[in-house]
Amino acid sequence: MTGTARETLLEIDDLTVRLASGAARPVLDGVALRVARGESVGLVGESGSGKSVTSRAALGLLPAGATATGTVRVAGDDVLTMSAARLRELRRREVAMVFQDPRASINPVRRIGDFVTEGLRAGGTPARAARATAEELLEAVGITDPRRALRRFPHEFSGGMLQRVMIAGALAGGPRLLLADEPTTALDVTTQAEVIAILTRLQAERGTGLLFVTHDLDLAAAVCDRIYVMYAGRIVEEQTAEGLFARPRHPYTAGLLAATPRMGSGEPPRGVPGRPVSLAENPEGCAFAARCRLAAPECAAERPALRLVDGVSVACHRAEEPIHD
Ligand SMILES: Nc1ncnc2c1ncn2[C@@H]1O[C@H](COP(=O)(O)OP(=O)(O)OP(=O)(O)O)[C@@H](O)[C@H]1O
Repeated sequence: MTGTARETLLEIDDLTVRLASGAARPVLDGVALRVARGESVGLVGESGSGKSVTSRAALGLLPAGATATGTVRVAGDDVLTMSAARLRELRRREVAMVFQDPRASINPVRRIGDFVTEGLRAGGTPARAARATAEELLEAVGITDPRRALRRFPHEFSGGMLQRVMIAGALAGGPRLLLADEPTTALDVTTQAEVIAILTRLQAERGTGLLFVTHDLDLAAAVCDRIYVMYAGRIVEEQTAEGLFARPRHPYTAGLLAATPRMGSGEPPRGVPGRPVSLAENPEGCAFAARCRLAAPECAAERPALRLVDGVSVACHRAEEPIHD
């Protein structure tokens, strides 16, 4: 689904972010991305490509000292220019995030109940009603005896159970948009599947928009309707999850697919051959050209813009060529 008829919850346009350290290239360069109500959207790419910086920008969080141009609209309002008070309200009610490592993002000395109810309480919900909502949410994420769980501390839970608590906490304020940044990377495979099942079920039931950040294309395809592929701070391809697997248009996407072992094969991931461009490099042409089997002289000379090829957005001079990876 492209979601054009549905309300757009997150609308990023021409987002360019430069780090304070003065790297050779911006960490994000002209990023555009949409998430509609009820839609699950993947953002996929190698480590360092800029996925986390993009998803955190939706909460108005930029690396310290970084400067940004472009717009990041959530429910129509630009988080880059809104007041601090509006931003706080937005983070409490409209956008929530599930982080990679639940133990690193949950206060170890506070009870689970305090964590799950804090957004509700800050929004003015009375204690008793907030507790009742928290119990329902813990039950919804599969925690048995939720009343007792509310009184327990994070160290009493396994990583997988704690990530369920994080999901409950993220959903407590009834957000319209959920950002999940590698939410299962720290978990074992079985727990990963359980947490993903819970996340996608609740997202579908509630009509929440989901931006799912991962380096794992297979996982993104299992979770998402539509996928953006990011390379060196730019979106290089966007299409439906099915379309991406059936016919990747960017050689980098094809490389990621070829490098991903099929689910259940037991093979370790191989990675795309070659080295990603660092922030100290700013190639004049396509940032992927040095790793690309299809690269032609024009690829090193001129940076390809995103364009539509058979309904697919792709930034590649050679997108019409067959890719046989
Ligand atoms: N606060 C920061 N200060 C300095 N550099 C940063 C900061 N945040 C991100 N970067 C740099 O920006 C680039 C993009 O980082 P980002 O975390 O968005 O990548 P990513 O695609 O999410 O990768 P990963 O999967 O490793 O998290 C990296 O080179 C990273 O080192």
